[in-house]
Amino acid sequence: MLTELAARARARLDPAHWDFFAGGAGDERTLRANEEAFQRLRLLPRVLRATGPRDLRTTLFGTELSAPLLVAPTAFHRLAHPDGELATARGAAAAGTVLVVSMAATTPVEDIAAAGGPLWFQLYPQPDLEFTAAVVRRAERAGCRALVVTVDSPVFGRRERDRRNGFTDLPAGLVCEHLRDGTGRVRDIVMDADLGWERIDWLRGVTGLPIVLKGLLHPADALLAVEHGVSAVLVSNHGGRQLDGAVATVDALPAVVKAVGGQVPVLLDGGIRCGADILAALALGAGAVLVGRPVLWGLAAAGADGVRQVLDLLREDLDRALALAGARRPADLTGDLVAARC
Ligand SMILES: Cc1cc2nc3c(=O)[nH]c(=O)nc-3n(C[C@H](O)[C@H](O)[C@H](O)COP(=O)(O)O)c2cc1C
Ligand SMILES: O=C(O)C(=O)c1ccccc1
Repeated sequence: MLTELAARARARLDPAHWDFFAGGAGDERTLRANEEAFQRLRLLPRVLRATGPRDLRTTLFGTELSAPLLVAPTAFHRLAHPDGELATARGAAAAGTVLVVSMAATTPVEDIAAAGGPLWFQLYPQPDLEFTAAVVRRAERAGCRALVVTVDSPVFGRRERDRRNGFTDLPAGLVCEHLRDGTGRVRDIVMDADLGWERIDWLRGVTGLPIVLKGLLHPADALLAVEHGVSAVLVSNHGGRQLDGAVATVDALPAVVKAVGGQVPVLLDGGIRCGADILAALALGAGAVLVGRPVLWGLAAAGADGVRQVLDLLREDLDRALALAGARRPADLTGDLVAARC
């Protein structure tokens, strides 16, 4: 189903834009590894115990989601569909889940909020602290319920497909709306190599929103994140778009879960393509997962409706996988249900 939607998206998109969305860094080893790591997992289901109704609902920072599944922040939705992030937000709201709005969105967060669904905001902290604080306040005022701070991007990953296609800029008429400053000028987005832990401490002083640290893989960093007072960590390699050669996220998950020791939720993204992938991530200790590209394929293929279809499909597939594995709720899933790697 998702592969069919991806094919429809590919047929509709400008090939350079398809490459931008689909591609990864370097030789795309990590991009492939994320999906392959899930495909190597084998499950060990339980039987005759999960009687009664199933319930996928999951609460994060006081927001109830229809399933432990959120929409990952991705840039430039108006390249995928004319309705852009507005369509994504409508689809996510219809599916009962959170959209994480990208700092590189092509629609202002205030307009996205008008779709009515719950939003979180993803921040690339900029070296200009005053500007960064203003963006955070803007997200707060628009009603975003958490701040997702991306920390895996001190520099842009090297994206060979974009180089080959000469894809460097948005077409005329589209801009990163959250990079506008007071004068209406649109700044260039900066990947800040001077971003350090002290900036996380600073951000905690700037906002009362829960902070989710996005893009860590090493258990030592997860522990530091907890020590610096973050509200959740998001195990991510940016969908294979930053350090090519980085470990697949589901392979990094168990050590992070162990290091965090239940102090804050551990979220994961990268390579989630079906219900069994979600089930495996939850069984290995994730509190919820995020999906990036599948949502973009839904958006490109059929706008808000396509986004909703993708999210509904994944939720229904998780529901079926839960039943087949002998679980009623995400909380029933335990590590022993993941049997082996092959
Ligand atoms: C086209 C594209 C754009 C992305 N833009 C952002 C972004 O603006 N900010 C960010 O933190 N992550 C960004 N990401 C990374 C995603 O949030 C997420 O980590 C990744 O897509 C998950 O992998 P998946 O696509 O296999 O689900 C982007 C990913 C893609 C594919
Ligand atoms: O984060 C990304 O992967 C990404 O593609 C991007 C592109 C432009 C601006 C910011 C992020």
